Amino acid sequence: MFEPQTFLNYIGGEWKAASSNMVEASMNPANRHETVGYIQQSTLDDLEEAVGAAKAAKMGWRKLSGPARGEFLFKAANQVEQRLDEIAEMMTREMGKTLPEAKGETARGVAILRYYAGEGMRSIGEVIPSTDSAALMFTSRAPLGVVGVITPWNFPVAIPIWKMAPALIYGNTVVFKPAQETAVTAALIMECFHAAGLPAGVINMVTGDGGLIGQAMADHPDIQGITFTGSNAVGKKVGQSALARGAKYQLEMGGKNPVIVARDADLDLAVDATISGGLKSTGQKCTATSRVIVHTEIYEAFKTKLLDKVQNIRLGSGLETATWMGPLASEKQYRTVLSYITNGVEEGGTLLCGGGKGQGQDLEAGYFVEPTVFENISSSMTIAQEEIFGPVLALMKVDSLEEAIEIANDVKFGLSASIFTRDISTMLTFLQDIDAGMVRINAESAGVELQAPFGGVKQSSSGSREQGQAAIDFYTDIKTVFVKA
Ligand SMILES: NC(=O)C1=CN([C@@H]2O[C@H](COP(=O)(O)OP(=O)(O)OC[C@H]3O[C@@H](n4cnc5c(N)ncnc54)[C@H](OP(=O)(O)O)[C@@H]3O)[C@@H](O)[C@H]2O)C=CC1
Ligand SMILES: O=C(O)CCC(=O)C(=O)O
Repeated sequence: MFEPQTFLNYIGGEWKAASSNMVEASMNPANRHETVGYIQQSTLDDLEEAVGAAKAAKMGWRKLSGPARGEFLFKAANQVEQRLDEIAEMMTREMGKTLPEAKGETARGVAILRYYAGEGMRSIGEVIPSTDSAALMFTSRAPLGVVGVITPWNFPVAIPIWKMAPALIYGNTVVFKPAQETAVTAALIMECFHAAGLPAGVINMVTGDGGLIGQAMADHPDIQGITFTGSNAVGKKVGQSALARGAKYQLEMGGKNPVIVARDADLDLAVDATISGGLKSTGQKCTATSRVIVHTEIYEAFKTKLLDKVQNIRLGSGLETATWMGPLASEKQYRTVLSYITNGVEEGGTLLCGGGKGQGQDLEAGYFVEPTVFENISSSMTIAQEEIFGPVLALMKVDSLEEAIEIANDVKFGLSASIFTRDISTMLTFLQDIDAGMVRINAESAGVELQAPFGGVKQSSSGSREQGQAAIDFYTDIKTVFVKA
């Protein structure tokens, strides 16, 4: 029998109840009657305390050497690795993705921590020849100070870690506000940082309402940088608030990612990648495939193969081994996705499969939506334009590569895009003409590698990149140094 526990805020190296004395239940989206844990409903006083602790710890942390900071991250990685099964199971219970996906994500968290631990030993600047031959000119990097980390629920381990690990290694202290939907999983990650022995105040977590705590972080004069992943509506507000007070900000937001299936594509490969990219994590990835743009000549063959597989997808609790696709993460997400499906039908799309609530007794208590495929979708329709964040694929038929790219680019987003083709000139045209930060050839639109830059163009991102060595650009400022004896 699963016993829900109460999780506290983490401030100044201590576990603390919110000053409101109020907690919120975090629910299992596969069974809305099951409480996963209780998390704090923090107030602005709690945030103030956390920012104060991060500010007080700033100078001591910054003065440690990079390798010394790296040691703490290696220890945190070991902690997460030791508790991998427990953390992954909690993630599945709290957010709904299947256990293998949750384990993969937690393992990714371990690898990200180790990658950035190693960054503590790598170069942070370059020597530049001065016009004065007696001088030494070089660049160095300085941390921003206190960094605010605001994260969503869809990757409750990987996203917080890929923001906090580079923030820490480059010498910043952190105030972290996870999404309420997955704050229990976030608390387990904080336990790992605590066990790694980071100095008090270097990392802090405050859970609570995004409109209150998240917004106050964006507005806070003692937070020098804000990194955010989530919706465009909130991201814009966070960016505007940070800009208004001269703080640095980094926003990773939505996607409306296309896969183009060219007439010479390996159809089996393209079908598997469309399903994996579009429906894994129940379509709740910013990199998820949403529009499937298929050449007329192979359209029917592709459609038949796709439907054959999608119709056999097994829904259920992510904790069960037979399950391929879990529930949506929350009631809000469930209602949003069902309303997009209704809208797709109303605007003239044809439902090829799915479109409804998950059927069956074991699905009744959860936020299950059937894997859904539409056809007869034109680019102006709402479901071809807006991020659905659910298990919905829209098939679109085209007569040429040029038309496919035009449709692919005809959205406000530009995160990830993929093409299936064997032809090198088709690949090159796609590479050059597609508006996307992540361009993938013969590979699904989702999936990122932690050592490579990640981010989008247009309204998918604020322009900066996360992960890999690109992270240093956000988490530090360049200092250009000129020395003359
Ligand atoms: N790019 C991506 O990876 C993601 C995209 N999305 C998109 O956003 C849609 C809605 O999801 P939702 O969870 O509501 O996303 P939000 O953008 O509301 O949430 C993301 C994070 O921001 C916090 N937040 C909410 N309001 C504010 C605010 N005013 N200032 C600062 N922080 C705030 C949230 O807190 P809390 O929720 O705890 O109150 C959460 O921690 C999805 O359907 C999807 O389209 C969502 C998640 C991830
Ligand atoms: O595709 C991935 O693995 C990462 C996706 C992501 O960053 C997101 O959905 O927020």
